[in-house]
Amino acid sequence: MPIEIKNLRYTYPNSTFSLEIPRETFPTGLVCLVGQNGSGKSTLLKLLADLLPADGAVAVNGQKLADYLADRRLSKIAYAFQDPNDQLFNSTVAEELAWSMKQARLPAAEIAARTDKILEEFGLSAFREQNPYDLSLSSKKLLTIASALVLDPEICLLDEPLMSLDYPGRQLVTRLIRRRVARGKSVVMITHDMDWLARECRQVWAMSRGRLLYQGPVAGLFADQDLMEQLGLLPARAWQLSQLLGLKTEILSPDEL
Ligand SMILES: Nc1ncnc2c1ncn2[C@@H]1O[C@H](COP(=O)(O)OP(=O)(O)OP(=O)(O)O)[C@@H](O)[C@H]1O
Repeated sequence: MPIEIKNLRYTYPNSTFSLEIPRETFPTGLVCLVGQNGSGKSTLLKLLADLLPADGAVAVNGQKLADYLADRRLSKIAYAFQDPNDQLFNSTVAEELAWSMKQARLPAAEIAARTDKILEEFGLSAFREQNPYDLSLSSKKLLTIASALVLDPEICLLDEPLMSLDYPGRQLVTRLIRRRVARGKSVVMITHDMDWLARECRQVWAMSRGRLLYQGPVAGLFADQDLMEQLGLLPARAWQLSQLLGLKTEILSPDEL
């Protein structure tokens, strides 16, 4: 589902940072946001989720964001915070998952069934009655993502969903993102992991100092050395290796070497 941005501007109170994006459209599917710390990625994601009061407009599927969200908001756009402690607020893991379903007024039996299913899928069943704050950071992180996905929203905004996860956790989240994209849903996510980006993502948006400097294929970004330097990014390791070996084709992942 395309997200259109028009004259989006935001400045934090008492801060010199400002975000400014004149006119852009996020394509449907998976889009990754990359850039150095402090470049404005989380701010943009929060603006897309209507969590900050912006000047300008965000439209989804041709509808103003506020109008689009007015009806059953949580089933349309979901957001998972970078820091789970900013998101989790219920007294048990099961209640945390049920919260958005209750807001969406799902029947109790369906809430119970979906809670069981998603706890199982995320390997969190054993923590069902625990306080989310007592979980490890990786389990908290998985819980924030599970909570964002539980209503199967059209658009999922994920702030560094791979952060703090071990290999199986990363595999799980990667599989879920792939599955959502294959079903025609949109995912906008932030990542610092260039290997993951190169392997999994076709469309990347790169930010610096609150401005968008690149939107397009990952190979196009990696190939622009001046821009990569300006953005403070290193290409994926497979790409670097292929450059060292003098290979002519664009290599994005180890499988292609
Ligand atoms: N609540 C706030 N009040 C004031 N300034 C803020 C606030 N939140 C973020 N900033 C500032 O806005 C700028 C952009 O921050 P943002 O978190 O969007 O960057 P980011 O690209 O997501 O960084 P990271 O990769 O470290 O998560 C930074 O300079 C940050 O210090």
